[in-house]
Amino acid sequence: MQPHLKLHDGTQFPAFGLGTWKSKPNEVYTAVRVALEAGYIHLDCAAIYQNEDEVGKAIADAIKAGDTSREKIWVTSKLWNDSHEAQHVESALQKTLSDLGLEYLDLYLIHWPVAFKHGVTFPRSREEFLTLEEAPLEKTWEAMAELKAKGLTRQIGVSNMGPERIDLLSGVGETPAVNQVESHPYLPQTELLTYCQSKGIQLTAYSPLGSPDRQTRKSDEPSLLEHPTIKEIAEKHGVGTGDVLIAWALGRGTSVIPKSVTDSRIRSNLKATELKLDADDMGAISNFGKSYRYIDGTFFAGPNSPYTADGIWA
Ligand SMILES: NC(=O)C1=CN([C@@H]2O[C@H](COP(=O)(O)OP(=O)(O)OC[C@H]3O[C@@H](n4cnc5c(N)ncnc54)[C@H](OP(=O)(O)O)[C@@H]3O)[C@@H](O)[C@H]2O)C=CC1
Ligand SMILES: CC(C)=CCC/C(C)=C/CC/C(C)=C/C=O
Repeated sequence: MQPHLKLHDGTQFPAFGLGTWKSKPNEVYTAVRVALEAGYIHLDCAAIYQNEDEVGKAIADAIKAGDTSREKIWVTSKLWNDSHEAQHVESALQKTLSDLGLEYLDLYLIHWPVAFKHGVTFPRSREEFLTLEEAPLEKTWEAMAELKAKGLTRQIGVSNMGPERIDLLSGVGETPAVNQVESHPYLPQTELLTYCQSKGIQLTAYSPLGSPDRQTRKSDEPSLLEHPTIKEIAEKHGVGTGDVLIAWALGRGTSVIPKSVTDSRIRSNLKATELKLDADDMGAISNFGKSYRYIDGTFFAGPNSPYTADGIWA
């Protein structure tokens, strides 16, 4: 039995899933087939990953092959920033459902607290953004609640949000089921985790391995997979460093969604859900004494944007 976390309405949420950002259209099909055949029950998707049609084909073929069923799997997707205005929210979800070949999602998240004009994939000028005054997150949240009421998604949640924004949304509607944020030993998000747990919100850790395949990777950024403490603990347990990072995330009560398109890693990452770290391991990993955010939000900030990188995580 894979680890699960309880959502605020009692629903069991599979705590381990497959990330699909950067999984190329010609490789994500096989990755999802391998994952579902190996026993994955949770897929993390998003419209902006531009591969949901291929993920959907893999889900359909896996069901046809008898590897899984719709009821057994948990599929998350995310509303992109150009569809925050209430009139665009349902059509964005319908496109995702059509691409994924599904009748409903298990979880739909507001991807970022940043808004673009409708049809803008990535803004090139100030005019292509909308401010949060022009596209209030509360209105988007109300539209998300309507999707749930219509049965198009079983749960709704947020991503890349701090307590201030979560409180704002909870004040106009239901509390988000999940907040998906970057989290790993360099960015443990301890305060945010405590806050989320106090509200019954589950925290999903994205980029748990340090997202080393990003195009925007900096040459001097620290490596989690090569960190000496992680290596030492991996050697002690006779596993890989990725396994230790996955077990650490699960051990502190978050869900975790490592991405891989490599057959052996897809399988070993799933096996890592069985690895139990002891208190010394957990303590050593939680005391890195260094902070680093890989997904720093600068792609939405700067002189041509109404947003600042620091303001995103309020
Ligand atoms: N809500 C949001 O804004 C965001 C959500 N996400 C979600 O989180 C997921 C995971 O984060 P992501 O940024 O992709 O990065 P990860 O931290 O999951 O790292 C992925 C990289 O690690 C490699 N890898 C996978 N497993 C292992 C292993 N066991 N040992 C060594 N290397 C390994 C992969 O290689 P290979 O594929 O070649 O095997 C890939 O290069 C995303 O795919 C996406 O679904 C991510 C960022 C933002
Ligand atoms: C414009 C395209 C095709 C991709 C952009 C991907 C990107 C840099 C998104 C920024 C937000 C992000 C890191 C999302 C991850 O979930």
